[in-house]
Amino acid sequence: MRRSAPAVVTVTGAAGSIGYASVFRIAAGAMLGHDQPIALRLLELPQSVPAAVGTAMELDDGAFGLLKSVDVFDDPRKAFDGASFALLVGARPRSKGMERADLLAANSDIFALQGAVINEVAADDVRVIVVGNPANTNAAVAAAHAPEVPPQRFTALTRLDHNRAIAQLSHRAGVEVGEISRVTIWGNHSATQYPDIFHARVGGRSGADLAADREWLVDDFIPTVARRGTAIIEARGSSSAASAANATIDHVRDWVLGTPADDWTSTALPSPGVYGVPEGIVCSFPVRSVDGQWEIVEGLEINGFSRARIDASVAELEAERVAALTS
Ligand SMILES: NC(=O)C1=CN([C@@H]2O[C@H](COP(=O)(O)OP(=O)(O)OC[C@H]3O[C@@H](n4cnc5c(N)ncnc54)[C@H](O)[C@@H]3O)[C@@H](O)[C@H]2O)C=CC1
Ligand SMILES: O=C([O-])CC(=O)C(=O)O
Repeated sequence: MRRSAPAVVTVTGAAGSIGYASVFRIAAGAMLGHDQPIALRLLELPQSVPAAVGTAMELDDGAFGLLKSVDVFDDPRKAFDGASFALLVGARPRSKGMERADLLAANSDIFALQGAVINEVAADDVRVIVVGNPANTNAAVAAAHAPEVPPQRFTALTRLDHNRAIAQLSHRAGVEVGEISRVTIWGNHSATQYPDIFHARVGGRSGADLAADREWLVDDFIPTVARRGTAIIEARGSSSAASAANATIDHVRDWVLGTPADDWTSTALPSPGVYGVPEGIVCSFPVRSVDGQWEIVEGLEINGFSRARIDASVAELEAERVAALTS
């Protein structure tokens, strides 16, 4: 995909940490390529519009050749008008005393509205990536309110988990990250996610070979990847921002420009009913991008160890979806 007209990219929560860490790299061409002009739309809550205006001023000061315009909005209808890329980063954070069900309900309202507005005013080729948590369920809610947008264009970010898994494997096996391929994140972007290395290639070794050390796999690798977000919050005092922005850019870049040959990545998208995941559940799968569309890598053998973990994460997703849609 190469267009001389600017690609309209809408980023919600643009004044927040991930938004701030994303927009400068988008403007520099890291997401859509170094020959694709960009029109950026920043959507914020009214109280954070001044901060978003400050970010827009800084973008201006970057003098990015590809950046044709930056506009700040507090009205989703204006922000998503004609958008080809909708990066849904802004979400209601969990506050003190808030139960998970309250969080699901609060976000359900936000993502129902944004899904409906995208359905109405976004470009016909709109691609949606939900980053704001609970990301999978927020994407399911948005997709449910956008009947005219093909469901597979609604995705949720599990690329950060995928990248975290590659980094951990690299440390364990002592190989470069570039020598690691075919890692999969299954399920929810939550502590139940399952980073699967049974099909991976790790330098000259197979992932199954590394997985034979079950103690390391169960007590170290899987919990380190699945709880990395919490570990970052404990260390930094706030959640992953630059790595989340980096993963968001990786996700969209691969979606548009294609996954590397002989590899795949992980993306959460509405299940078409494969790998025992009920239709419509926004679940992370192994995916390749072909001609700008995600295709789930089918036919992988799922052993009993993996099956139990995928099923547990899918059960959580089903419960979240019920809670969000009935709230
Ligand atoms: N899927 C993933 O891998 C990851 C997801 N996250 C999630 O990403 C989200 C954003 O994280 P941060 O940027 O660190 O948070 P942040 O709190 O720094 O920024 C969020 C921004 O969103 C805005 N916002 C809230 N509701 C909005 C709405 N309805 N429309 C437009 N803007 C809205 C807020 O005003 C705020 O500026 C959080 O939900 C976080 O849990 C964070 C890390 C990784
Ligand atoms: O819980 C959070 O907000 C952070 C998060 O999703 C992650 O770092 O994976």
